[in-house]
This record gives sequence, structure tokens and C-alpha cells, in this order.
Amino acid sequence: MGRIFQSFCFAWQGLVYCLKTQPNMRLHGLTAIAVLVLGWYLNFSPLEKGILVLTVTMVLAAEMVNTAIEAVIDLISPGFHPLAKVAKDVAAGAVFIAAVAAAFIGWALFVPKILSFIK
Ligand SMILES: Nc1ncnc2c1ncn2[C@@H]1O[C@H](COP(=O)(O)OP(=O)(O)OP(=O)(O)O)[C@@H](O)[C@H]1O
Repeated sequence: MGRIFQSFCFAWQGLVYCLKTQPNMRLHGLTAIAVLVLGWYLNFSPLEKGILVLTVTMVLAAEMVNTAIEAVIDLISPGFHPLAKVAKDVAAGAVFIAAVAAAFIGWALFVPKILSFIK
């Protein structure tokens, strides 16, 4: 039980580190809260809520993995190296495609719902 709690504390520290040091993580986090609150307010179905939760989690997790990769690269390759560039660019690309997919999913879920609310 102690080990599980300790692992949870380390994971929490990683999350707090990302929120403190990464402006993009704060932006994704605030967007996630806004999207989830709005989703619940607009009475999304359980399936739609599940898709929303998975979508925001995908973006936040991608941002955290990106931050971890950046930290490792800065540790092992403080100077310029072409492979360091590849690693950072690919990690940033993962965040980018996750964010683009999230934007499409948000558009597909929210636009019909908001239109039906306005009518
Ligand atoms: N050690 C390095 N060697 C080669 N290119 C690097 C190196 N460090 C960074 N770069 C290049 O600079 C870009 C920006 O790197 P940086 O570490 O500032 O990432 P970032 O995405 O701007 O970080 P953050 O998300 O913290 O703002 C990388 O995507 C990469 O192209």
C-alpha cells in the first residue's frame, strides 16, 4: 500500500511540474476543464462524455510525454544534435496531432449540440 501511494505521489509531482513549467500544459488543462464543464452543462450522453474525457486526456498525456522527452534530451544533449532535434520535434508533433484531433472531435460534438440549444 505504501509503495502504491508513493508511486501516486511521484506521478502527482510529475503532473504539478508540467503545470508549473509548461504554459501549453496550463492552456490544455484550462481548456479541458472548460470543455468538460460545458459538456456536462449541455447534457452530453454518457458516450459523448466518455469521448470528451478520452480526448482531453489524450492531449494532456501527450503534452506530459513531450515534457518528459524534452527533459531527457536537455539532460543528455544540452548542445545541438540532429537526433536531439528529431526527438523534440517528433514529440512536439505528437502533441500537435493530438490537439488537432481534439479540435475536430470538439467541433463534431459541440457544434450540433449548441445549434440544437439555440433553436
Ligand atoms: N539539443 C538540441 N539539439 C537540436 N535541436 C534542438 C535541441 N533543443 C531544442 N532543439 C530544437 O528547438 C526546438 C525547441 O526546443 P525547446 O526545448 O525550446 O522545445 P519547446 O517545444 O519550445 O519547449 P517548451 O514546450 O518547453 O516551450 C525543438 O523542437 C528542436 O527543433
